[in-house]
Amino acid sequence: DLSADKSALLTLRSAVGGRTFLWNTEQTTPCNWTGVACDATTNRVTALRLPGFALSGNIPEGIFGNLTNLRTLSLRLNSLTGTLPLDLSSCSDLRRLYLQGNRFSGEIPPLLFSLTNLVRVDLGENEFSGEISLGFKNLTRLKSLYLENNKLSGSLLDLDLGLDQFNVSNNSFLNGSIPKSLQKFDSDSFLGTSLCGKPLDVCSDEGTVPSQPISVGNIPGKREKKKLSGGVIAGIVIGCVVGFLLIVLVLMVLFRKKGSERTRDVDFATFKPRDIEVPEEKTAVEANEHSTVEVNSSGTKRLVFFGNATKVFELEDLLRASAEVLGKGTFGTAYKAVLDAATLVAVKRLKDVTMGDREFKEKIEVVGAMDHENLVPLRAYYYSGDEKLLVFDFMPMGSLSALLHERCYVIGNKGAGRTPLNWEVRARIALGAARGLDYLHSQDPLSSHGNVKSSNILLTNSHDARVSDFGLAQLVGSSTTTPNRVTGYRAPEVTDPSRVSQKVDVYSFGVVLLELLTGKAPTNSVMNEEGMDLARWVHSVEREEWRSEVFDSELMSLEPVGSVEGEMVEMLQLGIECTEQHPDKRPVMVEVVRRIQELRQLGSDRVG
Ligand SMILES: Nc1ncnc2c1ncn2[C@@H]1O[C@H](COP(=O)(O)OP(=O)(O)OP(=O)(O)O)[C@@H](O)[C@H]1O
Repeated sequence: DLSADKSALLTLRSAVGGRTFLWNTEQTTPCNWTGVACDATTNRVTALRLPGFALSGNIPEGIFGNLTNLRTLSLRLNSLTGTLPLDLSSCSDLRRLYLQGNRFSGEIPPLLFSLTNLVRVDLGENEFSGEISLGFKNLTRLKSLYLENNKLSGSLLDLDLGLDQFNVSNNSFLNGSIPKSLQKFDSDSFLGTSLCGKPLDVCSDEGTVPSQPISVGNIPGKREKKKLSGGVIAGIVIGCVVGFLLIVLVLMVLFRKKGSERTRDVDFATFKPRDIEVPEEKTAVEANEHSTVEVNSSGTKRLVFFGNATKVFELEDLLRASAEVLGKGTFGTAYKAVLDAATLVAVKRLKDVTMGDREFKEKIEVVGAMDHENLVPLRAYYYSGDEKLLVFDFMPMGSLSALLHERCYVIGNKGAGRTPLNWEVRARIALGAARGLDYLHSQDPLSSHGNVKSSNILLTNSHDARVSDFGLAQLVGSSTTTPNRVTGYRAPEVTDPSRVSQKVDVYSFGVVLLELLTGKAPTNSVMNEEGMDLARWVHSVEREEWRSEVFDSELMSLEPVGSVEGEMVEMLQLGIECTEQHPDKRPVMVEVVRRIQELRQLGSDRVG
């Protein structure tokens, strides 16, 4: 039971506890401890993840014999030594075992072969020796097997498992030919060994074993394990210390800059470029429906309002308004500007716009013409040689990303803490954002957003979702680096970030759905035991484990058990389909909207 789990964890801590291994043992349940996850129904520990916690020494017997409901065990990147405890064989539910980056030694323990539910096994970067046993054949569900950077020897037997991932590189005493079932993997999986045959070079004499192991040093880019002299080690240590100090210094300077930028209220006028022409005379403005209104008197460049503008003001008013930096994005910096008590706007100061006046105007008018309740309306723009500003409605509740991931998110009063998001709110946000995107996609088969992510889904006071930043990717130069798109939202087929499509949007939206359901940011590193992003991680978890492994524990704790789980399962299924590797397998946005509506309907029917 849970108390046995707790005492097992405490035994583990006292045996291998490292510096940062801090658990608050006063809490009666271990389920909230760092790295520990429990199943809400069985109330047992199902996951233990302590990557890089400076754990050291041998794991004694008598721990895993109690943690019998464990499904995920990650002790990677520690300094654990010795062999694996035999009672690990009691964890017959174990799916994922991540022990890479330790100093475990001895043969790969046969106890592993009794854990027939294992799907991922990573024993890389240890000191395991001996042969790779045929016992792996028992693990019929195994999809990943990582054994690189060990001291394994002998030949590779034809395990003939349906593996998706496999790596035995840098085991210099592995030899013989690569069996057929493993030939589908890249040569990277076998480098630094004495293996031969596809995908490496053909065996010189099929069936015979090359007499000399290939030196790891001959393989470019591969880690070499070679003895170094004292002088070289001293040089490396001094170099590392100096390098580390330099990095700390640079980070301190950067953080100072960033911190002051974010917290200080800035006078909007401070970013006024020298050459913005502010006209002497203000011109009365009227907003026409469906057409842009040039606020233009004497040919001087002015703020240009769109037909949807509810309130019109001058550039001068904007520049005089008190302003605050909201954040820096891909396309420039966003500011909140307070024109008067009733007029709050978000101003985006674009960088890297290289296109001329006319082209910019044409493209921005398309953005300004978009009109849907789930889009953040663009109200006006300013274009001059050096300055490009976009004026949007200010969204008081900030972004979905902040709401989900910023623990001390402030709503109204500072320090109020983050408001937990229940399923009703999350599902409504999903539907609203999907409708906004569907509207964009319905304009033209080629129209797409290009930068869908949770920081671009903003919220009104009543938690209605509005998609922002649409059409901006087309305004800035393709040379612009788009760091946000490489952090888990980018579809696998996208090699050039400026090439966007509706299917790419669907993928990114799918990641947002997974984010809403898991509460995890796509870049969350704790779950990335294999460097998997959020989408790949969710795809790797079997359906029967969604409840204990995937769904946000905050969500589960807010909802009466079972009441909305059906909806959550359907939504997760949709998120998985949207994030299919192959674009053709993903649904189109109109279908996504329909599916969310349906699952909400089904949910309310069930409750009602
Ligand atoms: N209209 C708005 N109302 C309120 N907050 C906004 C508005 N537009 C942007 N923000 C906030 O300002 C910050 C910066 O936004 P910006 O769109 O410039 O960058 P981003 O969303 O982080 O990245 P990207 O430029 O790739 O979209 C974000 O936290 C965003 O939530």
